[in-house]
Amino acid sequence: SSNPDFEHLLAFKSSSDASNKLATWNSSSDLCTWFGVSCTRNRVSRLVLENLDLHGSFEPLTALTQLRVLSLKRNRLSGPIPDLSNLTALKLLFLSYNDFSGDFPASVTSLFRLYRLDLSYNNLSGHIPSTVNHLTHLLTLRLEVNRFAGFPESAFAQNPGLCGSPVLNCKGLVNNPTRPGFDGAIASPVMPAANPTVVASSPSSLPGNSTPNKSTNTRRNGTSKISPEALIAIIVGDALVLVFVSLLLYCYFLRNFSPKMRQGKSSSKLLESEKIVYSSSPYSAQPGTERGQMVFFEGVKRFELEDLLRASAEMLGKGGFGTAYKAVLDDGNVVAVKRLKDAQIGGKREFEQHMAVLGRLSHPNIVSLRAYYFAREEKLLVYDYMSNGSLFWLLHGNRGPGRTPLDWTTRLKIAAGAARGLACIHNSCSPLKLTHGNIKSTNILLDKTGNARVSDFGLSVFVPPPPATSSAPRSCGYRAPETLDGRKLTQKSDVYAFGVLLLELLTGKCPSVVDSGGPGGGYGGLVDLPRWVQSVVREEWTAEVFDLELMRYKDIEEEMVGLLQIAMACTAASPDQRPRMSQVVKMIDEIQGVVGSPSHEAFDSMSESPSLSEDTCGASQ
Ligand SMILES: Nc1ncnc2c1ncn2[C@@H]1O[C@H](COP(=O)(O)OP(=O)(O)OP(=O)(O)O)[C@@H](O)[C@H]1O
Repeated sequence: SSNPDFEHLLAFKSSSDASNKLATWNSSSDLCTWFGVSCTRNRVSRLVLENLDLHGSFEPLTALTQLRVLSLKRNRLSGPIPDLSNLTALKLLFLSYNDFSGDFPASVTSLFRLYRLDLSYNNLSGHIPSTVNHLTHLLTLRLEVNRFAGFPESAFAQNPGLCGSPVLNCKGLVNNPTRPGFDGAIASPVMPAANPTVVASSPSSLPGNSTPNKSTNTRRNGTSKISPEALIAIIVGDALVLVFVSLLLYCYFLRNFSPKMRQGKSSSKLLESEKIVYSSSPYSAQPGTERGQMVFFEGVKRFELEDLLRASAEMLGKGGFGTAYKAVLDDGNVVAVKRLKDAQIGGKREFEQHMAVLGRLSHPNIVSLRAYYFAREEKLLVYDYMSNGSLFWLLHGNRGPGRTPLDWTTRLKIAAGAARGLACIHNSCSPLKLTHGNIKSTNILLDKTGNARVSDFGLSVFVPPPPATSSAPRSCGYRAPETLDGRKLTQKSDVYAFGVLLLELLTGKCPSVVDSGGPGGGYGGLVDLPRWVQSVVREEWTAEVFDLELMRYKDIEEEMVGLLQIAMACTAASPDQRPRMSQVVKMIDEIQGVVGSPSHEAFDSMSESPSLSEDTCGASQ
């Protein structure tokens, strides 16, 4: 065969497959059809050979330079792990449950694309090299049940709850120090700063930042008895937290959920009576008040204020700046009208100048401002009406039976469109450095072709920055840490908000209310989405991060992890570390390139192992 991988696969078969489990591996058929082999552009990109009684070394496989996934778990492979430095495309490597011996394979640490590495249940020994830290994409590292050693005492320093080898033995503990797990506790060299927290599967149940070690250790050691007073205090405390959380959630949903419910289109189960349809206009135009002027931007069919006043208006929802209506004009034209109410607008000239900037923006991924009306008593903004609702509705509306899940391809398409829209806002008026200021899922709307469009841009200038202590639900979960003290919104704070939006798309969870600001501040029992995701990922529970709705789709783990990495970069604590939106667009495009390609590598969805879900995840995208 002309395939350069051919001879290496056959060499591996002849050296390691004594029981002929790889019977389909023969020269009469295309190697891309062989058992366990998948190809991309006619090169082996994925090799999953699990539980096949393979033995010896897998040295010949290290020449498969296009491999992205290699799983050889549950075989009898032995000897030192061969040099893997040629496998530079490798992203997932599973070698667990074999008989490998010798040192930690140092060559692995040059595989910079790697995000899962499982060497558990082998006979490896020696030190774990600190170069593991070079694997910046690594999300999972499993080394348990080997014979690794060599953590210095300093690696465990200042953790009063840790005792046993290599730190001092525990005083006064009744536990049997010989029980498994008591000594030789393994600290992760990958995340030296990580607290060994117990990670919950839901953001609301994540333990607070300040005391995770103490609580878990107390529980594990089982030695401390809780006094009745402490018990009462805990119960009362829990009840108070519960009441507080319920209140917050109640306020949040009262304000944010109900308007969106009204917005869901055909899928909406709303009663007609719930729609607020005005026979007369909601906008004030009392005779005698000052007459303003409708100002139109290019390419819009003009109409008069009277036309707007005559139009039937349906309330879409109340936002931070006022109320939005859908207005159907007499000629059938449909527009969205935003009535600025609580906005702090300076003079007319200033307003007009700002509107002129916003009105110039035109892009397939933004909701264009078509016109505005300015009078002393009334300020209206007229936008294109987006008939397919908002991302908020698609993600969170109508959860439960009968809901149509938002599939992965659509989520990725929305992410890409929204990124493009935001990049356009950031880049099109370069000297002005325009910011959106209010990126969130209710402001990502879907047009009639299903394209994502960013709405509501540039209005944050009319709203004073919320005070540091504010927990106003307006955009709370999306607010970058540096803006919590009331500092100015910037393009980098938009990038942060966009990162939260990506996490919302990936997790299906609503960004929660952050209850206290400031670096190192407590979170009062509620944890924000970036923080929750970071802690779950750090603790190797990556699969738990993703929206359960996405479990049904096959072959998407790589894209999801890719988007997760972008989201985490966008939500970096320091604004300087966040990418620019133009870079984000490119990164998402790269992921989409994988999705769109017909040779898209087939590897399975959410499981840690690439083979686990092959049969169970039958649904396609
Ligand atoms: N052009 C539009 N077409 C269709 N629906 C829209 C349009 N603009 C806004 N909406 C919807 O109207 C509702 C209210 O929007 P509005 O922008 O006033 O508030 P918000 O997005 O909830 O909060 P904020 O004012 O902080 O942006 C939202 O559900 C939004 O998705």
